[in-house]
Amino acid sequence: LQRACSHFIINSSHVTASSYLVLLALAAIAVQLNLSLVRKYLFYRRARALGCGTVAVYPHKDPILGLDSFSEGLRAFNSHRLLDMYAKRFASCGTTHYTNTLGSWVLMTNEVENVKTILTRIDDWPIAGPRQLAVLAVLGPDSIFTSNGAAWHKARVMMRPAFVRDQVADLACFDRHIANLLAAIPADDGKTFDMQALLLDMTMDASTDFLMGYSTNTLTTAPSPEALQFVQDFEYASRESAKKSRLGQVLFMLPHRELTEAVRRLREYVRFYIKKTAAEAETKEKERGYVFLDELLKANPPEDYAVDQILSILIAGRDTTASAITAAFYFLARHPAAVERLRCEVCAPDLDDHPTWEQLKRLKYLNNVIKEALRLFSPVSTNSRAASKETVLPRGGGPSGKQPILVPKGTPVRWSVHGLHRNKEIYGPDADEFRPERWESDLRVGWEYLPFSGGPRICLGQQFALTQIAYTLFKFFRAFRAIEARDSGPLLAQTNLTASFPYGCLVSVTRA
Ligand code: HEM
Repeated sequence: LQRACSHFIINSSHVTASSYLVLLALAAIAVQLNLSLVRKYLFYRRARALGCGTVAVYPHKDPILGLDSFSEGLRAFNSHRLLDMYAKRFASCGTTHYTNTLGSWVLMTNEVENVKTILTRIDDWPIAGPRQLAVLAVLGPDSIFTSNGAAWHKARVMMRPAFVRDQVADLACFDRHIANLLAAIPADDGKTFDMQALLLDMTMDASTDFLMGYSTNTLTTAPSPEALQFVQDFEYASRESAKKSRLGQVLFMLPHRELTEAVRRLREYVRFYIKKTAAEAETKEKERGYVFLDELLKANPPEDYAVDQILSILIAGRDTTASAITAAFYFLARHPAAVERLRCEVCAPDLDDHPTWEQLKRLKYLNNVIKEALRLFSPVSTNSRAASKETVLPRGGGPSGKQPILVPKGTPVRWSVHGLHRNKEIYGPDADEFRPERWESDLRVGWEYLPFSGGPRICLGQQFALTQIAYTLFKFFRAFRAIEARDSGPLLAQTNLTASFPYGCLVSVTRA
């Protein structure tokens, strides 16, 4: 470039104003290139001084924009095999490597130590990028799900009381909705139906009931048109904002009229119940002891803030819980011996149809089935953060990948929970198999098992979800003695905000 500039100067007999501008631009590029080389050199020196190694890079055919990797990713996403693609890349490129995604470098890692560091040092690794964009349009910047630092802390403190043991141990909240689920299952034994669709209805009904004290009641014969519109808008907004977030920061800003309209209606629906709850605070006869909104309103938050947090919990808890229960049914429908063991446990003579929370917790096989389903099909199957400053991760450097690495400020990092959960070094050679019995052995896992994540931002609704899953399975297997898979083919995952079964979970059942 410098040689070209001198050639230009020496050989130009008629240098015009526009030629000067070209010259200036070339000089600016040269300075920029030099600066970036200097910055790179200084970065490598700092990395060496800290004992950090270099990180593997995906072998791009297009290292400028990474279009090769992007189109492979898009194909994998559309065929619901994105998680398998990540697994193959971790195997071939290394458990920590960089890939270029539309011009920006993303650090991919599947190293337990790295994930632990990221999840525990939350100020160095805030939520940013696609993970944040995916819900920003619906929730705004102050929600527990999109915020960091003080705003996140405030939201977390405000919501924590809703999930203390007394609240999640109140099975009454789930009773009615599980009964509606069982009633919605086709009366004829052997008839094929989609279990996932019913479970999505049930978790929406239970979540809205728990959060606002007014259920959408979609599993009943007469849900209101407003409730049905709310569910439709919720699903549309989740899908469209996840789609938008994949386009990156700039394209994310493009207007999307239908999405804006759906979000407006969603927020209006929640606002209606906030107003109703506030107006009825003194007079309403309570159906249940605890409603999240009653407690939230005691802190007197601005209305929009309350809407943000209600929708956050709905986004966090509805599809995830539905996917987790669907996964349990998916695997049980393929493992009749596990169903038999489970039925023996839930039909034990000392239990009736109304167990206590403590009794549910003591059902070992039931809880192992849930653990195993969450291992093999984690509703939050990948996760991401971005470095708020230049920082070190403990693994991924050097030829062995065991040295620490220095990560530049702003670098997005993504890890695959799905990959961690299928690590053969931890779970054994049958890591891909559904075998609840593995949890009866001396298998001890910490950061290698993260369906609910870990660290200060660990899932707030973990116990709420586990209770709902356990209670649903308990009630189902007391009422039905068999469940059979009515679809075949490999296990696929639709990977939006939450992983789900792209073609539903087709089963038939036999009453007890
Ligand atoms: C099986 C069901 C569920 C799974 C697998 C699950 C998983 C997760 C995961 C992995 C995170 C961390 C997200 C991140 O770090 O980016 C999370 C966060 C969260 N979850 Fe869950 N979740 C489930 C159900 C629920 C339920 C039922 C609720 C509430 C009713 C809930 C409320 C939350 C909240 C509020 C957060 C944000 C916590 C924070 O950032 O401080 N989750 N969940």
